[in-house]
Amino acid sequence: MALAVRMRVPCRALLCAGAQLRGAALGRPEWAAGGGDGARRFASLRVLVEPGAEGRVAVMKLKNPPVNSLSLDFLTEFLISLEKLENDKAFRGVVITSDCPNVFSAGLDLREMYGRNPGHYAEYWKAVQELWLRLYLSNLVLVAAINGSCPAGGCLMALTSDVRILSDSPKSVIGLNETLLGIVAPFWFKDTLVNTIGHRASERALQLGLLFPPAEALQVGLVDHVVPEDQVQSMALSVMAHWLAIPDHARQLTKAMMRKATADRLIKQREADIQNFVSFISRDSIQKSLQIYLEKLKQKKG
Ligand SMILES: CC/C=C\CCC/C=C/C(=O)SCCNC(=O)CCNC(=O)[C@H](O)C(C)(C)COP(=O)(O)OP(=O)(O)OC[C@H]1O[C@@H](n2cnc3c(N)ncnc32)[C@H](O)[C@@H]1OP(=O)(O)O
Repeated sequence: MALAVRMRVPCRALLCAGAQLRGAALGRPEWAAGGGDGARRFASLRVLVEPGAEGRVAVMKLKNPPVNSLSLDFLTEFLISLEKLENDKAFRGVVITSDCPNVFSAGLDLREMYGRNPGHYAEYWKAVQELWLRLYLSNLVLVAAINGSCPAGGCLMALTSDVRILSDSPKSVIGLNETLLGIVAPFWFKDTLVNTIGHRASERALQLGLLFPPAEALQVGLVDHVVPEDQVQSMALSVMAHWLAIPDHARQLTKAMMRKATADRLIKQREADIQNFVSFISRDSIQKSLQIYLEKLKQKKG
């Protein structure tokens, strides 16, 4: 049975990502309702959704080991879970966190951007755009409980949240480090960063590909709170309670007012942005840079 049918909701995310044909590749995720919380606890292969507090908050745990890289399959499952939560009027807020030790997310999956064909790059990039748009414009209160390393696409995900809590650990570095890979953060990654930490700090952070340790991330405004590792989720839930004290309609309209212009910049040129990505990532020089970076990651282990 097709996943979208199983969910009984029109799943624009799947259709937009062109992923409706890829159901088999998802490993037949089961949206298993279970436990005393009824239908509000569900899981796919790579995303766990658990009740957070008072039935109004869900905790989404990224579970794509070893490093929660944002593969196409992961993005597809994440978008389905998010849509399911958006469609359930009981939920007002979502805490996004990682189920993988020491890593929130290693960012975009380099294997989706290396050694593939232009059609694959286009499909992948469309899904990445969809992730950003869905999160950035979400009506839900989103709190990122960043319990580990958070580079590049991982940082982008965190930046779409309304609040960021970072664990106080040497492994918990965060930033848009694309230049270190020899690639360039697209304009909408940049816009999201500028909206968070301002122009000058973004200029420096982006050019140098800075990965900020917790104290510096807090100082520059990239995260809102730094707490001991074992308090990240409880802090996220307590911050969530504060945000949920505001009437939804007023908060949602205000959020849209603050974010719409930034999102519209991408919406108006999605196709051109995809073509730009495909031609950039297909260049021999860029493929070489990615190959070298992947080899470095492998050598680090050996
Ligand atoms: C026009 C616009 C053009 C382009 C825009 C593109 C924008 C790109 C955005 C991105 O997000 S690019 C990805 C950037 N990510 C990184 O730089 C992080 C790389 N990873 C790490 O630094 C580390 O893995 C870590 C996250 C700090 C975790 O370290 P740890 O020691 O715990 O794990 P290890 O390094 O041994 O990795 C385990 C395993 O996972 C593979 N891996 C790591 N990151 C990625 C990734 N992003 N994509 C795919 N695979 C990844 C790594 O190679 C190891 O694989 P192995 O077990 O097979 O060796």
